Amino acid sequence: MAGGMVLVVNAGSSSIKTAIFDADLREVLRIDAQGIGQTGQLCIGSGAAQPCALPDHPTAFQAILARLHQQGITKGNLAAAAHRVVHGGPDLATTTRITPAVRSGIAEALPLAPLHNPHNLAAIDAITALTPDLPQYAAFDTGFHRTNPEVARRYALPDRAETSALRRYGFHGISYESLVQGFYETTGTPLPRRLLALHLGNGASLCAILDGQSVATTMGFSPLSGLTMGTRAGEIDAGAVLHLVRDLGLEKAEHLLHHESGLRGLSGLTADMRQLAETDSDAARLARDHFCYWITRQAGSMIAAMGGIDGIAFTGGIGENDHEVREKVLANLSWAGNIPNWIIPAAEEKHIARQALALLKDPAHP
Ligand SMILES: Nc1ncnc2c1ncn2[C@@H]1O[C@H](COP(=O)(O)OP(=O)(O)O)[C@@H](O)[C@H]1O
Ligand SMILES: CC(=O)OP(=O)(O)O
Ligand SMILES: [Mg+2]
Repeated sequence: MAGGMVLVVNAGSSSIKTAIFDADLREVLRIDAQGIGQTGQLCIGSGAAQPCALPDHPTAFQAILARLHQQGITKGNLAAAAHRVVHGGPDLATTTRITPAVRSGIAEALPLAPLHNPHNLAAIDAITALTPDLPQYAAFDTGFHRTNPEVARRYALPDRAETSALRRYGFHGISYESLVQGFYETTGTPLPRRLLALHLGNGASLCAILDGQSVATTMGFSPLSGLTMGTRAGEIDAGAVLHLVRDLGLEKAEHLLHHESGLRGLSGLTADMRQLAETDSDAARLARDHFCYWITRQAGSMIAAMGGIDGIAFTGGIGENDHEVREKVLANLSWAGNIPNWIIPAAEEKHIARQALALLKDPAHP
């Protein structure tokens, strides 16, 4: 293996996707851990998924590090590591070198994204322990949504110290930004002026993209809100949350909303959409119907925020692979006319590598 390469780590709620890029942004190796805590699979390069016991993210990351080593990736090959970080709190939104202050900011945002930030931070710390001098960069899922207007970003709360961080940040921004930038290359079509983008994975959201900029998105203060997700409830009345906290206490309420709800809660079976598609039961059907129904309802809100719609782009594990979900959503949105639609493979890792390489070469960046 040559030197000067970038290791990108994208820890999602059910997956850790890692890729190595050379200095010309060519992907030279990919190792993905999928179905963490569920079906557990490791994929190396374009090889078939191999079943692998992956009960949690730390086990999955150690398995990936061991495979990277076997494939000849050592600290001597690497010029940098770069991470997808889901929540940077109120202050961190642009891609940056991870300094002790940036690490603290990511740590402070841990409770805001409990399915993500702990794994993002653990990967940063594991790489620091292995190779303390390697420059590491963080790209944030929130950055792309900073163009949302104030009326979209503000909750209707009083302007006080205790509410100042309570904003609709929005997430999956790295995925949406790379979708916009790579749209023409992927589809051969110019970017539609009013594009509804659907990132449907274990976490799921919609984004209203007007002239290439995010103007509205379904996730808010944390990645818990918006659509029905693998294990997350999505949109829920704050009154119901308060009721749960009063009834169960904070910890159990938090666990219920983040880990036991969504497709898992509705089906009583699994958070894995592929498994649900193969299951013949009323509860599995309800879970899939709920997922599609709420995409449709919230898509109406996104379309209104753009003043209409010229195109639809599907991405993420479900968006790319589940044709029944895509067909149902498109049928439900047929009231808006015959809208062109595309499947665009999520390319978060390449986008992060591009930004990290640019900063690495920038003498003005620390
Ligand atoms: N062929 C498929 N059919 C239906 N669902 C699929 C398929 N392949 C992957 N998925 C679903 O995609 C989801 C994972 O999406 P992904 O974007 O990889 O997750 P994450 O949000 O953790 O990054 C799971 O629900 C998985 O079952
Ligand atoms: C923000 C989020 O929900 O990410 P993921 O889909 O990777 O879980
Ligand atoms: Mg993801």
